[in-house]
Amino acid sequence: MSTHPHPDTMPAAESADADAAAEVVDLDTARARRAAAPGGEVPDDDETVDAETVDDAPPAEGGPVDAAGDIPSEVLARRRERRPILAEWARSWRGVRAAAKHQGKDAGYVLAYHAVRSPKYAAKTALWAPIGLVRGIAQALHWASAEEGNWHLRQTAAQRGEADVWLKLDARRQRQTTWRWWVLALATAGIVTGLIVLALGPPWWRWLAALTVVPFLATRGRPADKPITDRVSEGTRYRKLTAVLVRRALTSVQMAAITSAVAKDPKAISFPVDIHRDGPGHLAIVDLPYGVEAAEVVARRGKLASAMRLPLDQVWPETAPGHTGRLALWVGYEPASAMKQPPCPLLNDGLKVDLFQPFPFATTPKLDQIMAELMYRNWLFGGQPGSGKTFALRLLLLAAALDPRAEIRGYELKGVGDFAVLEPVMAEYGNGFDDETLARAFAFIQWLYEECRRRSQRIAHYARLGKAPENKVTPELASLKGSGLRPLVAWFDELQELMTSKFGKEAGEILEKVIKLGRALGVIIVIGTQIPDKDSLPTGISRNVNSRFCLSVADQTANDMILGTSAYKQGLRATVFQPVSEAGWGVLRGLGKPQSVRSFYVDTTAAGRIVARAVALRTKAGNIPTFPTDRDVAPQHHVLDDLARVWPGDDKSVWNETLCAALVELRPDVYGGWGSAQLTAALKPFPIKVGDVWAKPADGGKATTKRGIVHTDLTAAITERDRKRSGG
Ligand SMILES: Nc1ncnc2c1ncn2[C@@H]1O[C@H](COP(=O)(O)OP(=O)(O)OP(=O)(O)O)[C@@H](O)[C@H]1O
Repeated sequence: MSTHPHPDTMPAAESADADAAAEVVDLDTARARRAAAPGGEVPDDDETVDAETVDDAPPAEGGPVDAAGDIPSEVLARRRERRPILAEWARSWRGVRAAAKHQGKDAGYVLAYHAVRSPKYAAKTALWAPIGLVRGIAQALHWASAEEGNWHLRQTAAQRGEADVWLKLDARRQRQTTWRWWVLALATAGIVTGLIVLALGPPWWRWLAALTVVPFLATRGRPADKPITDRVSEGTRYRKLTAVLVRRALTSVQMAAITSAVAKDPKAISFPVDIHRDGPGHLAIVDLPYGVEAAEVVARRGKLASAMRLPLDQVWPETAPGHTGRLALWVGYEPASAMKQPPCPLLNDGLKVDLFQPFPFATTPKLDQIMAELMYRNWLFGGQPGSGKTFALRLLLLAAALDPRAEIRGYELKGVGDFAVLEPVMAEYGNGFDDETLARAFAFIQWLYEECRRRSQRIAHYARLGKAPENKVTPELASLKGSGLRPLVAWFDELQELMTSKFGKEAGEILEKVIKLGRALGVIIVIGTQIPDKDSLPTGISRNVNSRFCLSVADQTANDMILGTSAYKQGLRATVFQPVSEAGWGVLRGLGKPQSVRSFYVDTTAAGRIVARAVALRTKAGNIPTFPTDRDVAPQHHVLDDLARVWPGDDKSVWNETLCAALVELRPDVYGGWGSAQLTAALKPFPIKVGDVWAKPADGGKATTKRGIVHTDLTAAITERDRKRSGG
């Protein structure tokens, strides 16, 4: 509420004083003064502006929020984008090679194009060369007469009756024509001499002269609008990326925001960097109109390709760093399907793999090599049938096989045998979707959890010795014999089969724990799945995976299950790939910048060659798993045999807790910490009923009913297992 008395109610003297004191306040000046005060506060000594002064001026137009002077110079220096000294294509061997290859290919194309048409060119040359000769002679004579231009001027002078001008012009013509005739005579003499030399010389001289002179004469003789050679039309083979083309394409992708912005301002689409060559193609960095996200354009890859009249796999839009409206549009010289992917470097005999280092895995559309890593990682491969996920997953295992330290175990739950080729280097391998294989896969997951527990104890031990400074497996520990910390690659292809089976819920929970624990312990989980919904791939698992390769998927949900929440919104869209025809293409996330890559193609025969090399390396290192006798057997085999071993005398039934205590005594590193629940879970894959049984404690106390098993179930389970093992 105002504290000023109203002028009408003021006493007259007071009012006069007030009038005298009152002055017109120049608000601009006052405002300037206020702004000058720190924090924009009203200075105390300001008499004209008080707490109640109301600034009714329209707000000033927004000045820069950060005056340039306020930004630290080092930040400004970082922001300043310097143009590269060398063009993008000349900055790497890959770029130079790609450019040379492209030019060479083009030259070859042009050569072949003309070679096919050479008979037509010969006929045209034969027709136009004599005309060219006559025309050439006529032109030479005309030049020698020096009438060009002069004749018209003389005619004009004659018409005007300017005799002296006419005479001057004619004298000039005579002077010119005299020396020109001499030149012509000398040239004719030269030609005649040349002809004599050619006549006397070897025949190839004449051929050479004919090949040079005749086409020249033909070009002089042909009509101006009829070239001898046909135009090399490049058609849709490759369109050089130009700003006009990009603008046209972007306004044709049916995005109202772009079309209306461009209609208002044709410069709404801008190019912060010039369009330039990049590898075997051109790259345009595009700033889209305000408010348009690059991800929305990426999703319209098909429409973009249509607007450019190019095959889909020649057009590669991606979001670019900087801001969400920046698009990186790369257009290849040719479709990716026509570009030959280099052979997988793993096939190279000289290539050694150290799992602690990156190894070649894929190529980008520009054919740059992308490296993958396995240590301290978990992988998730997802894609619809025919997208190429099995091949991609197998590639990782082939790389792991080439490091003799790596122990590979896994289950292929499709039952096709895509991974059978790796059997000689695997310590454990299951193939199928029958109950027994699923039970084994489940038991394997339980074992993995136990293995993590064991490994964490070992790591703690080595950390105490100062050998595990970061409390994780080091290359030295992985190589140390008897450390029990070799990289363990545990893989599951078509995991959805297990997750939707009766073991699913528990398997999912344990696997999630393994994924969380295993990373530092050298346990690497690699999962392939076809149906990435929350039942087939528990979110706890997908959330904890740090490397993802999403091949062709049908929809946004599947895309985000594999690549992580919001991936689709951020423009990482594997929905743009076609299964089968674009097999192997996918979005790779977790290894540097997320991007579209194609995994190296290694068919089963080639995989066999890699495995043979891996076997040789492993034999030399002395750790080829001799399946199944010499392998570090999974616990389902232990547990039955170990139970038989610790079974007390001829008791018909025994409590779980008694058995667990005996098991811990037998193998503390395996069974340490086991309780009744763990034993029940471990027995789940076998036909052993865990229920309330009548027994007495090991110390001979009073008999009662507790959870346990009966002896006949155990012996039956062992007999059944042995029968299956021997293939009976
Ligand atoms: N990187 C690649 N480059 C080229 N072709 C590939 C590539 N990867 C896979 N393919 C081809 O795609 C076919 C299907 O691959 P793959 O079996 O891995 O698919 P998938 O996604 O596992 O399908 P499904 O779920 O039906 O098994 C392969 O037979 C192979 O010919």
